Amino acid sequence: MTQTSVNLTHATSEQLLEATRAVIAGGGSSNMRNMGVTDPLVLDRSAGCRLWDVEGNELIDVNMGYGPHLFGYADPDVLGVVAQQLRLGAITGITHRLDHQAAELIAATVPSIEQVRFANSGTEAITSALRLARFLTGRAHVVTFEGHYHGWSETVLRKSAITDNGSDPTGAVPGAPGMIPGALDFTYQLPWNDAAALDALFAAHGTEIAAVILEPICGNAGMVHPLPGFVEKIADLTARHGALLVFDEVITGFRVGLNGAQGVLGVQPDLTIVSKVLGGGFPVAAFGGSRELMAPLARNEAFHAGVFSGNHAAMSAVVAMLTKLTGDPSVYGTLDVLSSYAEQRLADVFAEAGRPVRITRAGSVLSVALLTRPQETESDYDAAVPLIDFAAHRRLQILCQRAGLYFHPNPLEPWFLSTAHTPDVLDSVVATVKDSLARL
Ligand SMILES: CC1=C(O)/C(=C\N=C2/C=C(C(=O)O)C[C@@H](O)[C@@H]2O)C(COP(=O)(O)O)=CN1
Ligand SMILES: Cc1ncc(COP(=O)(O)O)c(C=O)c1O
Repeated sequence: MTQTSVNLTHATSEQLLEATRAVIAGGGSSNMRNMGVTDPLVLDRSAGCRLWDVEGNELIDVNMGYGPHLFGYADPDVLGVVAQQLRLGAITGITHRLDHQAAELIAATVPSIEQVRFANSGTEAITSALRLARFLTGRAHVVTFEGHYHGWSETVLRKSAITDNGSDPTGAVPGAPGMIPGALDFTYQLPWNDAAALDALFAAHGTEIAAVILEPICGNAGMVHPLPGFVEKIADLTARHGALLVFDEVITGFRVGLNGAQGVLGVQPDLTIVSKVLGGGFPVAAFGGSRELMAPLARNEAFHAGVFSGNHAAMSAVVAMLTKLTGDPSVYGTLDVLSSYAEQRLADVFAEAGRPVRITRAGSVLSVALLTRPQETESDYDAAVPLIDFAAHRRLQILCQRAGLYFHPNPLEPWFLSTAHTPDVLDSVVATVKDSLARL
C-alpha cells in the first residue's frame, strides 16, 4: 500500500503529479492526456478561459478540456443549473421530465435526428451507433478515414499513419495492444479526401459495407476540411450501396454551428453522434437518426444500455446548453470573428519569426502546427503531414506553458476557443506565442 509521505497540501505540481502517478496509472485517466504532459501541471480550479494550478500560477487555456466549453469553464447558465439538479436528484434510472426536453432540443437542432439515445461518452455512443448500423443493414464492415478518431472501442481504434510514421493510411492497424487479433477485420480505412480510393472500395466491397463513419470536418489530425464534394460523394455511394452514412460530430456538433458540420456542409447523414459541446462541460453524449432507423432500439430488438446514460444531471446540462445556444445563435458569428482574428494574428507572428506553420480553422476550432519547412501546396493536407515538426512544437508548448499559456503539445490536438477568449485575451495569447518563438 502506498503511503503519501509528502504533505500534499502545499505541494508543487511536480510533487502532486508524482503522487498521483503512484495511484493513477500514468497520472491521468487518458493516454492522450498523459502523453500530453510536458511540464507538470496540476490544477486547483478553472473559470472562463483560465486555469489556476496548485501553486497559484494562472494560465490562459486554449485547449479548454478538448472542446466542451463553448462559453468557457464553469458557465453558470449551464453548470450552475446542473449543480441545482444534483441537489434535486440525478441518478434514478427512471424517466425524468428533463429527458423529453433534452431530446426535443437535439431533434430541433441536428437536422438528421428525429430520435436519440443518450450515452456517457463519444466512445459509448459511437459503439452503439455502429452496432445499430450493422443490425439495420445485416452487414459487418465499417469504413473509416485516416486520422479520424472515433473513440477507443474495439472495432474502430486504429493507429494513425500520421503519428505512427509510415503505417499505411489505407490499412486499419489496431490502435492498442490487447485488442483481439481480428478486431479490425471488419474495418476498412481510407486516406481522407481520396475519392478514387473510396470509389474503388465501394466497387469491390459495396455489398459488405454497413456504414461509413467520418468526422465530417476532421478535428483529430489538426483541422482538415473535406475537399469540395467529397462528403457528398460519400453520401451518394452509401445511399447507392445500402450502407449508412454516420457523422461523428463529437467535436463539430454545436461547435462549428448550431446545426453542426451537417448544417455547414448541407449533407444529412443517416446517424449522428454528438458530445462535447452538447453538455457544455458536463459529460454526456447522444446518437440518433430517423425514427425508422432508431425503431429497433424502440422495440428493444437492437441493444443499448448504461446505468448513467441519460441521467438527470446530464439532461439538465443538455437542456441548459441547447436552450442557451438556440436562444442566441449569434454566438457562432461572434466566435467566428474572434477565431478569425486569432488565426490571422498567429499567422503574422509565425511569419515574423520566420517559422513555417500550418494553421487551419473550422469556426472556433483551430489547429496550429509548426512545420520543418513551408508547405508548398496550401490545400494538400497529405503534403503537410510529413512536414509537421512534432519536437519543435513540443518545445514551443513548454515555453508557452511556462509563460502562462496552455495548449496541447501534440499539434494534432486542436485549439478550442470560447466566448471567454475576448480580443484582449487573444492578444495576450499571440504575444506569448511571439515571445516563445523568439526563444525557441
Ligand atoms: C471526433 C471524436 C473525438 O474527438 C472523440 C474524443 N476526443 C478526444 C479524446 C481525448 C481523450 O480521451 O483524452 C482527448 C482528445 O485527444 C480528443 O479530443 C471521440 C471519443 O469520445 P470520448 O472520449 O468521449 O469517448 C469520438 N469522436
Ligand atoms: C456488473 C456490471 N458491469 C458493467 C456494467 C455496465 O456499466 P455501464 O452501464 O456504466 O456501462 C453494469 C451496469 O449495469 C454492471 O452492473
